[in-house]
Amino acid sequence: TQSTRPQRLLGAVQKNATRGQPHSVLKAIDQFCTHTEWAMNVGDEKGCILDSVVSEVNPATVLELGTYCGYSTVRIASLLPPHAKLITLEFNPDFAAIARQVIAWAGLEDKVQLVEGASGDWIPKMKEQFGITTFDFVFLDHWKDRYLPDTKLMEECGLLRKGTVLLADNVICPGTPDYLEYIRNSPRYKSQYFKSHLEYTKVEDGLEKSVFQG
Ligand SMILES: O=C(CSCCNC(=O)c1cc(-c2ccc(F)cc2)cc(O)c1O)c1ccc(O)c(O)c1
Ligand SMILES: [Mg+2]
Repeated sequence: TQSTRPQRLLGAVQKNATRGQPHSVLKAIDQFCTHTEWAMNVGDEKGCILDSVVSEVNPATVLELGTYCGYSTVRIASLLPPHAKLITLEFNPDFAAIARQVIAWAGLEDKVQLVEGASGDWIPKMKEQFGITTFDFVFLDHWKDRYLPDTKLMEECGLLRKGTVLLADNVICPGTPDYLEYIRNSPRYKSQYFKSHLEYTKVEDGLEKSVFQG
């Protein structure tokens, strides 16, 4: 039977990366996606911007919306301080199954809680299920038409505090026009656009960093 792209990506990690070395996992995925098969990881160019924002925030609590194969999960978790918690939500069970193995290969399973299901269902349950009060950092990388409703939901559920940083992938390609319109015009956020390119291509894309003002 045919393998899937996530399965082939995992194979490249297991073949070319060293267990317990997150950097080698990221390198193996980026090489696979550059030379063999494109996949929708944030990639190395936008990944460097992600790294700088995560390092600046130095978050104790992180929410990632959209795990896919775990590339950005590994990227973020490898920068977190010892007792920090990263919760990552993935809707697609096949993606989640691959991501668990990629995260384990990187040796980061103790820092990461991968939750399967829809963000709209899980966001209201974060406090009771995971003992979260507020998130210090949120990475939005799931369905592009869920960025805005889920941001409003996080506000309503009191999951954001003064200074929480939201970083949104793909605000140009595939694009999240309603989210950009809202976040750039809301007095409750201070936003900044980081111009970049769609992973592994020359197409324009970028990340939108927004700080919640409380
Ligand atoms: O993660 C999911 C499944 S959707 C994958 C989202 N990502 C994309 O669609 C995505 C797509 C592209 C891209 C594709 C084709 C192109 F021609 C150009 C760009 C690039 C990206 O960087 C992306 O992130 C999820 C859904 C619901 C939930 O509630 C949840 O928690 C999670
Ligand atoms: Mg993306």
